[in-house]
Amino acid sequence: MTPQGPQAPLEFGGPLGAAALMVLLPATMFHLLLAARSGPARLLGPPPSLPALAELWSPRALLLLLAWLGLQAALYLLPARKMAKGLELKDKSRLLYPINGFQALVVTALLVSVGVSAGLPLGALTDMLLPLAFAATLTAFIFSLLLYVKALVAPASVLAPGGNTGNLIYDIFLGRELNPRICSFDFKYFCELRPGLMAWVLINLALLLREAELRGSPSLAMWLVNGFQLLYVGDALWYEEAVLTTMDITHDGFGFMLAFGDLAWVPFTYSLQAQFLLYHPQSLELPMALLICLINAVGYYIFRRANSQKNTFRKNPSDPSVAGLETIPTATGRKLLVSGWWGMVRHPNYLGDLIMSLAWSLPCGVSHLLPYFYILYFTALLVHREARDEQQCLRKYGRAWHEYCQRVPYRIVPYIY
Ligand SMILES: NC(=O)C1=CN([C@@H]2O[C@H](COP(=O)(O)OP(=O)(O)OC[C@H]3O[C@@H](n4cnc5c(N)ncnc54)[C@H](OP(=O)(O)O)[C@@H]3O)[C@@H](O)[C@H]2O)C=CC1
Ligand SMILES: CC(C)=CCC[C@@H](C)[C@H]1CC=C2C3=C(CC[C@@]21C)[C@@]1(C)CC[C@H](O)C(C)(C)[C@@H]1CC3
Repeated sequence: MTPQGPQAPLEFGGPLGAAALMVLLPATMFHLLLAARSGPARLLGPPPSLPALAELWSPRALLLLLAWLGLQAALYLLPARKMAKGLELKDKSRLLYPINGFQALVVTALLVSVGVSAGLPLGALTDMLLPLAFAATLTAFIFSLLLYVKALVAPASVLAPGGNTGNLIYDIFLGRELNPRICSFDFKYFCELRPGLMAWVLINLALLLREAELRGSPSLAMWLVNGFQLLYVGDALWYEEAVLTTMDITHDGFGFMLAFGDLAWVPFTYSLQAQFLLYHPQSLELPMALLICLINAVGYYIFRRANSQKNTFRKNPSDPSVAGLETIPTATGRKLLVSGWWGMVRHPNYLGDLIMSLAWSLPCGVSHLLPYFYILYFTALLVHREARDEQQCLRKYGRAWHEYCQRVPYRIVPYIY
């Protein structure tokens, strides 16, 4: 038992798994950054060559990162068009969250455009990726330690269901507090959607500009990768409120996993395809480019429609767009959709996301496995995430969940998985 009730089962392989991930995740990120710029660009196999500490540590990179975090924090604090309520907490209260992420993206884009037209050498950012990734990793480690210490003096009612086992490493990894805040500034919500996601598209843009400097103009493949991923980030910020019902916000504590994931992993590994293209240019014919656009559009359509259908249903089950759908009642008073997108598979939104991830790698050709790292990682992440969500839904809905699983037997891919 923990002060706030029964302890959730250990996840991620317990303390040993958490310790291994705290080493392996940063190591994988650095391996990918180095492999992308190396000649053979091998996903597997020994690292191309280990960087010297001087290549990793740069006070300038740390300052740049802190300035970026400061800018995004300032934009978060600007007046928001709406304050959204999160889901009900254990003490029956609901936290308020500013909905101004898209506004922050637009202001950031304007600032970057003004900077670039005034001669800011954004392309030079591509030479700083290693020290920036190092600074972000260091920041994530220090941040998760501070969050752990902050939680030591927090009341039991604000602690997350996992992450409070008494094992130092496991608790730092998973995070002890569910929604760590200072006044109304919510660290987890801020990190999940802003500095990392926007840094990802900024790095992509820097790679595109550098390619234009080197080769006269950006390649079609680079345009596609930039366009697809900008659409994905823009969508996340446009539908910002939907993140409030994801398991990261409602269930997981804020510890190393999310701090590192949001601040380092997302910007530096999700931009891998654009990094690869800068060092390994690919020619792409128009018909193939159109086919890839079609794949991305199909994936995006499924992802967006499925997410919107569930969000609309959760917010207002009598909304005309979802009122006609078939449902299963549960003991909690909530219902589960059993027709429409959620009657096709149990995670149609994951299916759409996976299809998009294929479209993000195809512009890199088929000569290397490296740009396909994202699909491999993402498949593993979503399969694991689906299993975690399944356990949580079983605890929440019991027999109703069993009935849903019987009526909708496939998890992510119809007739396959
Ligand atoms: N790019 C990336 O790195 C990542 C992207 N994602 C994306 O984030 C999005 C959100 O994913 P995630 O938070 O994992 O999960 P989901 O958005 O799929 O949410 C799962 C929750 O939805 C509710 N639910 C499940 N089935 C039904 C049903 N039949 N009817 C009504 N409600 C149902 C349950 O919560 P309740 O009943 O309590 O409402 C369940 O816990 C996805 O599109 C995913 O692809 C996720 C992780 C990483
Ligand atoms: C390997 C590692 C460090 C794992 C940590 C996982 C995180 C990288 C991801 C967990 C859930 C995420 C989500 C998004 C980004 C990746 C992380 C943080 C997300 C913000 C991407 C954009 C989507 O539209 C989304 C808002 C639905 C999504 C939410 C979950």
